[in-house]
Amino acid sequence: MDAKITPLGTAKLPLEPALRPTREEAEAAVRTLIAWAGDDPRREGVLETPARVTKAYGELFGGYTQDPKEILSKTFREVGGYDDIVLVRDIPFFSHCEHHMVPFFGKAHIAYLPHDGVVGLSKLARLVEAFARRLQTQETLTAQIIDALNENLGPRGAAVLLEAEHMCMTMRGVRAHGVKTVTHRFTGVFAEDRVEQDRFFAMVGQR
Ligand SMILES: Nc1nc2c(ncn2[C@@H]2O[C@H](COP(=O)(O)OP(=O)(O)OP(=O)(O)O)[C@@H](O)[C@H]2O)c(=O)[nH]1
Ligand SMILES: [Zn+2]
Repeated sequence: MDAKITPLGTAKLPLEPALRPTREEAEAAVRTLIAWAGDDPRREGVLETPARVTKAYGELFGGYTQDPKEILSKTFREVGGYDDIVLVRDIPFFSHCEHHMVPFFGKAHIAYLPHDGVVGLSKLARLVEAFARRLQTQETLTAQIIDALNENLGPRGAAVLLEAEHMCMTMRGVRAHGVKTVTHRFTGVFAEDRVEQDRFFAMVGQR
């Protein structure tokens, strides 16, 4: 597989079907990793594990096939003239760091100032899922969420704050237990106006 994938570099995602391994190849790779870990892939307890892992990957990395544009396509204008901050906070997310393929997870807080209609609240959680269920860095995830909001809703301003625990830092490596990483990005009015930023932080409950 490596020979097929490596030259691509910055391939457009999701990877085109012709370049993806077959399920059998993916299962063989899991057997290799089981043996690499020191266990015996022929052992009864792990015999079905390669099939389970490839199936689980479909779910854990299902974000590659989700289209942010489609998620944010439906907006509502009848909101009684409401044009102040819409904040959806404490959206739980689970992702995998692209360096170690180990989970990082936490909460996302998303706010925007509507310009021409609002989006269904659940769609903001779906947007987070679409990008979280990929190989990620927390910074990229933060940037992708706010870029999608701006591209598809054209709000007067947007704010995204993510707080997460990275298992690659707690379970292994530096083993810094309890460490949280916080990333945020502001655009539009939130980037220009400290008062709006402070309102966002206050509503999110960040000190
Ligand atoms: N900026 C950023 N770094 C991340 C993220 N997830 C994991 N990392 C870091 O990616 C880095 C990879 O560092 P390397 O030195 O290449 O790999 P490593 O030897 O496994 O690093 P250690 O984790 O320090 O053992 C580590 O410092 C991780 O903490 C993330 O979302 N954003
Ligand atoms: Zn990592």
